[in-house]
This record gives sequence, structure tokens and C-alpha cells, in this order.
Amino acid sequence: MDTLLRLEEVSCAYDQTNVVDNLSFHINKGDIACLLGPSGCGKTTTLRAIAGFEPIIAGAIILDGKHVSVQKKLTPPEKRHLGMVFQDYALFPHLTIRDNVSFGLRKASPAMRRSTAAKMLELVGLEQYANRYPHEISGGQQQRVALARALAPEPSLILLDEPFSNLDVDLRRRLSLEVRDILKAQGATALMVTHDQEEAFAVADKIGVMNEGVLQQWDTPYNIYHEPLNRFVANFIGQGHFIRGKALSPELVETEVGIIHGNRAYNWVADSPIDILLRPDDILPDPDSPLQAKVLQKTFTGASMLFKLQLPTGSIVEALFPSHNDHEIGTSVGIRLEADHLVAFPSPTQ
Ligand SMILES: Nc1ncnc2c1ncn2[C@@H]1O[C@H](COP(=O)(O)OP(=O)(O)OP(=O)(O)O)[C@@H](O)[C@H]1O
Repeated sequence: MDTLLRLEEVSCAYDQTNVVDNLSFHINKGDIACLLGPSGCGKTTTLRAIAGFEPIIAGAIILDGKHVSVQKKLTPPEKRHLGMVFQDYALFPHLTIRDNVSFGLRKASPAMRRSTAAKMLELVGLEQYANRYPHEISGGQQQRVALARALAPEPSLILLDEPFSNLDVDLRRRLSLEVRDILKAQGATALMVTHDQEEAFAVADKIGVMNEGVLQQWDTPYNIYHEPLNRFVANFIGQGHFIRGKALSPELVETEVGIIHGNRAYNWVADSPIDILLRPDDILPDPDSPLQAKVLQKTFTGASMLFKLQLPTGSIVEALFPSHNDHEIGTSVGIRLEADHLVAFPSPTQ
């Protein structure tokens, strides 16, 4: 696999405070990566540094084999051959959709500009809107035009900064899948920034979870969810609650919901306290189970029902049951555990 973008120990600072600290990752050609993290963790600063709008105080950014950012030396943004898609679409209001899309092709012949714009509009499914102006199409359509405009000059890398955050939830979900398909159809390489994990899961081949300027994990969406490297990632991604257990062996933990098998050997001291993360999909309804939990809260989500349950010891867990499993608040429900990926960390009191 060819690497297109590599960050090597990159740090960025405002007023001598590091907001991005020692960041390293790489993106292969044709891959879609996503930086995910809470507000203020440094995602946008990282994206701006890659685009060349932000200096770096240490490390190097290497794009297509060239050192485009090193300390005190920046290749200007327009020489990096990047495409950008912003949260607010940033279309030119006085230009038609066609002219917006061909805007970055000023050096091409008029015929070439027209045929590329037509091809890009077809790619994003908007060829019938070519003669309209941005205010004459919807927000979701405007964002697809912004993507077509960014892709038209065939940039080496597309950067997307919270591209769907101005759209309603339904459209966000649909458009994020569509954008993935469009980027893949073009063979484009992309880096997207978002604080919405569902969006990141829907779009990305690789996700980087950041917190306070530091990359916590760079991995596939599956591993980020099932094999979080630390408590921050475990808590930030998906839902779940930790319960306390005791290490019986490097693979076994005894808990109040039974003995749990790990999917690998852990580096635990025998008998030491371990915190286990239980996700809502790890807990199944089982009317015959001796383990009973009390229903504290329930949320109907359509196909499923999310229950907040209290275990006999008082610990709280969440469980996602098919929605025909209805149980009243205050009643008891039989449960069993089916966790095939153990997410566990030595408990901090140790
Ligand atoms: N121009 C600036 N001057 C000083 N500090 C800044 C500047 N821009 C951002 N910061 C600070 O740098 C940190 C990282 O900001 P950044 O915008 O990269 O975070 P983010 O993860 O993209 O957040 P959000 O999801 O809210 O956009 C924050 O603490 C922010 O307050």
C-alpha cells in the first residue's frame, strides 16, 4: 500500500500552549480516515496544519513523499493540491452549480471544464441542477455540490471539516454513506474531521480518536469499538458501563454477572480488581436466567429498546433488546452476558 499522507510527531501550538501534541499517523492512497474526538481536542487544528493554514512547531507533514510542513517551513496551501469541504458548504452564491463545480479548473479549456463539471455532477447525482444557483437547492444537495467541486481538480487528498454538521440527523446518516461511495468511486483519499462517532463509523476505513491534542488510538472502526486501547476511547466510543471484577487468570474475570472469558491473555496480577466495560449489545434477555436485573429506564428506538438496568449489587448496565421485549420500569428481567470482546482495564484503585 502506498502512503499518501504521513504525520510524524507533529505538534501545533497557540500562544505557546500545545493543542496538538506529538501526533503521528499515516493514510494510504484510496483510504478514508477520520479524526474523531470531543470539542477542542485539536481535530480542526490538525486538518488546518495538513492544509497548510497552520504552522507546526515540531515534527513533519509529508504529502505524496514531499515534506510540506516542517518547523518554520510551509508549502503554501495552494501548492499542496488538496480539495476541501467545509461545514458551511462555502459555495459561491452568484455562480451556478455547474460554475461552482468547475471553479477550480480555471486553467482547463472551456470544453474540458464543462465535461468535468458534468461528470462530477453525475457522480454526486445532481446533473439536473447544473443551471441552478446554490440558494435554489437543499442543504444536502449543496454539500454534494461542495464535494463535487472539491473532487473536480482531482486533488491528491480531500479534507472534510465536519461536512454534515449543518444537516438534520437523517440526512447526515444518508449523506455520510453516499459520500463514502462517491469518494470510493473516485478512488479518492480523504481525511474527515467529526465529533460524531456514527458518522465516523459510516465513512471511515481508519479512525483516529483524539483527546486534549493527543492521539489515543488509530485503528479500524471495528477495533476502536471492540478493542479500545484505553479508558478514554472505551468511554468515548459507543455506550456502556464499567462493572468491577476480579482477575482469576490472564483470560478470566469473575464478575457479578458471571465469569467472563477474555479473547486474549491480559497482563493482570491474579486476584487484582479489574473494570470490565459492558456494552448494551453484550447483554441479552434470558427469562430462564438466575441473574435478574431491575428496569430503571427504557428508551424505545424503533427496532430495539434500550434498557437501563440495575444489577443486584447496585451496579448499572445498559442493554439493547429487540423492541418486542417490553418490560415495565421497576420490574425484574432475566439477563445473560454474551460479550465476545472483553474490554477490560486494571481498576484505577490498584
Ligand atoms: N486561533 C486560535 N487561537 C488560540 N487558540 C485556539 C485557536 N484555534 C483553536 N484554539 C484552541 O485550540 C484547541 C483545539 O482547537 P480545535 O479547533 O483544533 O479543536 P476541535 O477538536 O476541532 O474542536 P471542535 O470540534 O469544537 O471544532 C482548543 O482548545 C481551542 O480553544
